Amino acid sequence: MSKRVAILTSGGDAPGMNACIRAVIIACQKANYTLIGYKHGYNGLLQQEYISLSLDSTHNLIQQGGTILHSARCEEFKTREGVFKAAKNLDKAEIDTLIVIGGDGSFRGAETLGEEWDGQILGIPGTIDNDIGGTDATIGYFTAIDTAMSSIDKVRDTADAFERIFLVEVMGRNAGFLALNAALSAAADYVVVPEFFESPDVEVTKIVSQIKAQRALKGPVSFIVVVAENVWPNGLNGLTEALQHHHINDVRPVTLGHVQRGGSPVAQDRLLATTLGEFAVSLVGSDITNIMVGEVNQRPVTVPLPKTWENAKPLNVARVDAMLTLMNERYNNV
Ligand SMILES: Nc1ncnc2c1ncn2[C@@H]1O[C@H](COP(=O)(O)OP(=O)(O)OP(=O)(O)O)[C@@H](O)[C@H]1O
Ligand SMILES: O=P(O)(O)OC[C@H]1O[C@](O)(CO)[C@@H](O)[C@@H]1O
Repeated sequence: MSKRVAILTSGGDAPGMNACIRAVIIACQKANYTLIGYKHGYNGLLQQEYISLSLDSTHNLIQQGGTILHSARCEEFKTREGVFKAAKNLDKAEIDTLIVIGGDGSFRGAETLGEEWDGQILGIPGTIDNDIGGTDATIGYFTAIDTAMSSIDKVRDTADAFERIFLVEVMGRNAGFLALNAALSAAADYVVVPEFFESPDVEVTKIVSQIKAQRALKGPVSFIVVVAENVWPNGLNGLTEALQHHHINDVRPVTLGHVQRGGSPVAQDRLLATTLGEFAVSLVGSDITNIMVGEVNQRPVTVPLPKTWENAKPLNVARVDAMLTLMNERYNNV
């Protein structure tokens, strides 16, 4: 039966969102569904700002970063009135199924919308943070690791040249996935992640002891500390000052910032985006609603929306072990 499907991208954009939109367009066309795209996240839903999406939009789309639908954070949608208005607008546009590509905030919004609107709601995880439960990875995460890794590689060149200490802040909101995996893949010397952060005093003591032990063994060599955002009080400036209190002075802070959200998606993100986009459309018209589609052990899964944020997703245990041995506890007992 013919259906009217709508799609939007919400929250921080992530490389691979376009690849997902492309898959949804093609799968809808094949199923003979009409597809519209709301622009600027939930704002488009409130302002009735939408475009029709057809095969014309798919050419060269898979490799583009950002999102052709644009994204936004929308305060009005956090209010009851906003959600009522969105539900009314979806009915006016005669939408059967709404697909939301975004992070946990976008899914909280989608869940609230599901309390007011009878249509089908399907979430697709799109965020560089990977902080969403029920799926091994989120669209954009792999590209962001790659971007952070190659940036740290470059920092290392100048760090080595001057035998300096560099602090590199990476994104991740309140989760350490990006920081841990960027640090491991770039062979950083230490990583500060929220999951293992006790206090600035405890952490700085550990960092200083690693720097001193490394220098006792190898002489004055570079040392790179990757720091997840929102962990250290007052960020990299706070950590620089804390190191100065321990007489470690030749320190340079580098914040990678929004560069981590950009760029052409790597293959893993394109594959995840394409698979999840196709899988979401395969559920259109079924009884399954208010869920996120995800991937666990390379198999598609459906996850009730609240399960995506209720429990914090743990870091991969083997990666944490590697972190301790190769980075944070590298010089303990040496
Ligand atoms: N509790 C909530 N109730 C209703 N809507 C919400 C809620 N939380 C977030 N939203 C909506 O979802 C939008 C996106 O949320 P948020 O800014 O947290 O990003 P996100 O989807 O978590 O993505 P990312 O973490 O990658 O930036 C918000 O601007 C708001 O419109
Ligand atoms: O683009 P904004 O609104 O500054 O948001 C930045 C945040 O968005 C993300 O890039 C994605 O959630 C986070 O890593 C970061 O904390």
